[in-house]
Amino acid sequence: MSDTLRMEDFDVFPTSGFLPNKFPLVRLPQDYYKPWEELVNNLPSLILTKRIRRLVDQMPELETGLLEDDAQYRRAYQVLTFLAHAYIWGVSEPTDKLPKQIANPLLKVSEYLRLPPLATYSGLCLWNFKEILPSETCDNEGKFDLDNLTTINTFTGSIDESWFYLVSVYFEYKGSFAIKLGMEVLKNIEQDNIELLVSNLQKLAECIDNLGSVLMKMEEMCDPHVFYFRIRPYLAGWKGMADVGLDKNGIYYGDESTPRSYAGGSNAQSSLIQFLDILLNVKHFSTGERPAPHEQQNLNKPTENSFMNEMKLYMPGKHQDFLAKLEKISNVRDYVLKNQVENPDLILSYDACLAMLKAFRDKHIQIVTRYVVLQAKKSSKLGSSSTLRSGLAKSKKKGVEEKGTGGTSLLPFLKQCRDETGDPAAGNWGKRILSDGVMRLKYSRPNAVNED
Ligand code: HEM
Ligand SMILES: N[C@@H](CC(=O)c1ccccc1NC=O)C(=O)O
Repeated sequence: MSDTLRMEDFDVFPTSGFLPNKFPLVRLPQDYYKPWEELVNNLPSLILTKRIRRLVDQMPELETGLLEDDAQYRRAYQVLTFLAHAYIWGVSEPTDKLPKQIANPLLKVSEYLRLPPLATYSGLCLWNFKEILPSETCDNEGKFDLDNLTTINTFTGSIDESWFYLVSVYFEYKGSFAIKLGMEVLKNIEQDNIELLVSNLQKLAECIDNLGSVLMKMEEMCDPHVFYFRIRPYLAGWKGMADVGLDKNGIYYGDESTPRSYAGGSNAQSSLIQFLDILLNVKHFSTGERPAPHEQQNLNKPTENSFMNEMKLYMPGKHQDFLAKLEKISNVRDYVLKNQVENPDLILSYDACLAMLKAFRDKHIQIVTRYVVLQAKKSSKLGSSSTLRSGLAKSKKKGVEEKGTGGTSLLPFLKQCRDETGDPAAGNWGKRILSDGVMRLKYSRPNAVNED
């Protein structure tokens, strides 16, 4: 029942969603942590002048015992993960050993936060924003004015990199409205209030549509060339990175004798989009293994896409718990199916939510094409000279398949995710929902939502 799912118990907030409800800590207050703060706050210059590895090697190994609360643990995680990625990727030859000054405290703070010990969406986006000028009012509008936000840390010091993270911050903020509506939807079902349910599903569809517009803001201030050649190399993890010279089993943390491998940062680690998938009963399967829509709903979890499920482990612990609980109680699709005959508006409003989510994924594919696929083509023509100039690790093999930072086979994966979004449509048998969200009547054809 929805009343047992209280968002605040899981660090999910009505006014900020999966973002913290207070501004993240910009610096650890203890003088003891000055060696970390000094390096991370000068990261772009230290990378450009190729001093980062030497300075990290000279850094003392600090204890985590002085960290007092969650906000400080998050800041410590952020500092250490920025330093870790700068250390591994910030010099032309990547190294497969993370020194113990970073590895040991990083393993402790990640365990506390239930995150993997490398840069994830949490440290790069969710906890990486601050106000430019202090807002006079403390209300939400003032707080999340995108034009008054900047990032706490970046690898490159570029506006493009800040913007890249801030678009996701704004996306999460706007998503808080979708979460609130989603919780209302569950309550309406519990109270059998179909009229209110229809109205909330309609509002939810509008809200999801809005998320697509946020996504397209990326182009305003993040240049695709800068993203691909200067920023993206730092976001990579250490899983499947053998073609840039890392051990295929990952990297060694401090004195550990077996390497660890983890996927790089990705927006697939955003709890918001997985919240919407679970609420609307969208299921994802391994790439190339998508069952027919009518076969999907009764399948058990293990058959679902291992990448989207794996990415849940890259979300802060309490957010993982929130999604797991939602998974157990979400009954929107079943309720819509049960009440569809007497309430045709119910199907329309539920299907509209799916259509908008599908449209969001379509826009995302356009962005990925511009920011990764086309840039990668350019880079093979240029012989990767751009990556060389910036002193970053570059691929040692020609013609290797372009992968997402999360390690997916990018376009096939994203296209399947998009197509699967239409699969649970209750009106799948009778209507066609186009990817731009327009609905048009169609004669009874199964799977119609997925035909493009
Ligand atoms: C230049 C900008 C972006 C690029 C190049 C990009 C690229 C990618 C890639 C390659 C993936 C596949 C997973 C992986 O292997 O990493 C992915 C997943 C994803 N991205 Fe992005 N992304 C960008 C911006 C965004 C933004 C701003 C959002 C949200 C507003 C977003 C939302 C998602 C979601 C939700 C997924 C998981 C797959 C899905 O649910 O469809 N991305 N992205
Ligand atoms: N998966 C993307 C990277 C990505 O989406 C991302 C990585 C780290 C932090 C945030 C991300 N998405 C942000 O908008 C890529 O392959 O380039």
